[in-house]
Amino acid sequence: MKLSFSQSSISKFKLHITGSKSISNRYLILKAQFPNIELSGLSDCDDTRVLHKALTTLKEKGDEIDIHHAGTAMRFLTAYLSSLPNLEVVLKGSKRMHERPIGILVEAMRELGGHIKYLGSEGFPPLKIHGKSLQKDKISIPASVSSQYITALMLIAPSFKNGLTIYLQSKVTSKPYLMMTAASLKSIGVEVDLQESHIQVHPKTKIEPKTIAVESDWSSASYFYSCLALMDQGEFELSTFQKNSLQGDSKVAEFYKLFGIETRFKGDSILISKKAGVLLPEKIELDLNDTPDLAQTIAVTCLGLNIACNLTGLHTLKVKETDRLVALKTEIEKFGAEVEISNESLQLSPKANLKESVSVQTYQDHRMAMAFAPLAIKVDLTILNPEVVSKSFPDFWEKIKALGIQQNR
Ligand SMILES: O=C(O)C1=C[C@@H](OP(=O)(O)O)[C@@H](O)[C@H](O)C1
Ligand SMILES: C=C(OP(=O)(O)O)C(=O)O
Repeated sequence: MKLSFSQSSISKFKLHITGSKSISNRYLILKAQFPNIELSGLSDCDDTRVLHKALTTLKEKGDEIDIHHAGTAMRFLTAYLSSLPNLEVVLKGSKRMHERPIGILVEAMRELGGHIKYLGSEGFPPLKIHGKSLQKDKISIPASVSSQYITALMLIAPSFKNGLTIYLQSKVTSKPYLMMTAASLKSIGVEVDLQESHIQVHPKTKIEPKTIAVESDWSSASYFYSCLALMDQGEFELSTFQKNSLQGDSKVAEFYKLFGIETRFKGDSILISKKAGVLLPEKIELDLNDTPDLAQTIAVTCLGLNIACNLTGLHTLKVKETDRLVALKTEIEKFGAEVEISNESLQLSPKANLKESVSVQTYQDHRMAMAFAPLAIKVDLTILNPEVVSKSFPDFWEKIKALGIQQNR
């Protein structure tokens, strides 16, 4: 899809963004255990739809569940299904999902008494799961590969007779996602104690009826921060967001101050604004260990603004929808800039005049498409396989069209 930009005469835009996929998927697993949770504002993205479908059409025996590209669905279901006695299912995903590691979680489930078999390569999906009643109350788990393994355990822990204490080995990655899980559990009345070295989740068999309104997705909002950063000036109103967000990616508001963007809250919306002529830094340095999903957005904003960047804390990027470090290097360099990557960092040496009419490969990764799209504000480009955005943000293209980004198939 070819993208170009025609400056719109409207300088103020109002957009609603779909629900957070991370919050949606946590509450779907909780609702499966506590049906008196009512949910509103669930994400309409693929990752939430596949999880919802799996949970609402679950059969006891012979079921085969395909969660496509959804990492959270794969990890959360591995734990949840293992904890349902008498269940026998195959859990599989896309080709890429079968390359994303799950051994740490499978080991933990086995230690807790779960029965899981690998149907392909050792340590990777697809899995054959025989549900069991899980009894232990303690487990140790490496925490530096994916926080989703730990969230998966936390979400089923209330059903354990004595709850579960999870000891965290090695440096914790994506920690705000664990805080989100703890907050989700607490919101329905489960007691959780989250410490540096361990997390204790107390048992719970019944909860009071509860209605949860899912906040919009801050990771999705990041692409509008990037659009505004690449425009001369403007103001966007994005809904629905709250000041004390459960989402770590709300940090985007702080990060984009570096690019001259101010964020204000107005009721349940955020107003993000940029004035003409703001002074920009020559270089930025950020540790994104807590917010890995913002890495692509920030790297491309820097590319468009001719700002050098040194992004660290990126060691999980190589096991996401694609190897995002290699994908970023390959695609950014097509525009004429230089990128150096290590196992956990990316350094961008920018280029003043970007190459025109580049075709950006998206590698089945929604965030590659959405991170590069705002660059159309600076230079015409083509995004290959634009439909990948539906993983987290199905109406992304309609929404950025409203800002003046023209699209030709
Ligand atoms: O728990 C979650 O909802 C998520 C955790 C993060 O993954 P890792 O913990 O694997 O970094 C994040 O990248 C992903 O998009 C969603
Ligand atoms: C990494 C992501 O998702 P998941 O791991 O849930 O597939 C993402 O949305 O950027």
